[in-house]
Amino acid sequence: MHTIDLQVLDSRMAEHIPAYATPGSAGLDLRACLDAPLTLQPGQTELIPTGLAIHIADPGLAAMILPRSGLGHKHGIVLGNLVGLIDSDYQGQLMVSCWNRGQTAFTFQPFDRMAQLVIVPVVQAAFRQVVSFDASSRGTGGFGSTGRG
Ligand SMILES: O=c1ccn([C@H]2C[C@H](O)[C@@H](COP(=O)(O)OP(=O)(O)OP(=O)(O)O)O2)c(=O)[nH]1
Ligand SMILES: [Mg+2]
Repeated sequence: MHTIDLQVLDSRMAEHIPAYATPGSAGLDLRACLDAPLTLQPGQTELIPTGLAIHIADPGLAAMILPRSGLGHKHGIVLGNLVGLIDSDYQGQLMVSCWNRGQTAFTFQPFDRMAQLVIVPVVQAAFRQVVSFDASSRGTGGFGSTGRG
């Protein structure tokens, strides 16, 4: 288990510090830090604050914000940026871009869970410029080069 610094930017979130729901959970649910209900009309996207900031600090880690499967599948609530990437040196508020890609309006109540945060390992790489690559079995083939089905 890693320990990551967290700031409560809105005191109402002190009782909603993200925590793993089960011992095997990969995601930590992020809640909407709202003063009032917020309705997303079909097609609407809003940047919703979490009231929290984290500083991951270790460049070998990052966090990803992913949709919750129930919201995405049943209600069409996914992320406006599809996936959010939190850099290890980011110290600002965690924000969640919520997009209603569905056909009906959806209302978030204050402190509803809206997305989930996953801490992931990161490998930083430096590029070494070359004029040709050692041959590989795939070569330049991609985008369906191995066939369908
Ligand atoms: O869903 C998200 C995505 C990003 N961020 C924050 C953390 C991240 O470290 C920072 C920058 O994100 P990103 O690099 O994806 O955005 P950018 O458009 O490239 O902005 P920047 O120029 O600040 O890097 O914004 C969020 O709070 N929520
Ligand atoms: Mg960036």
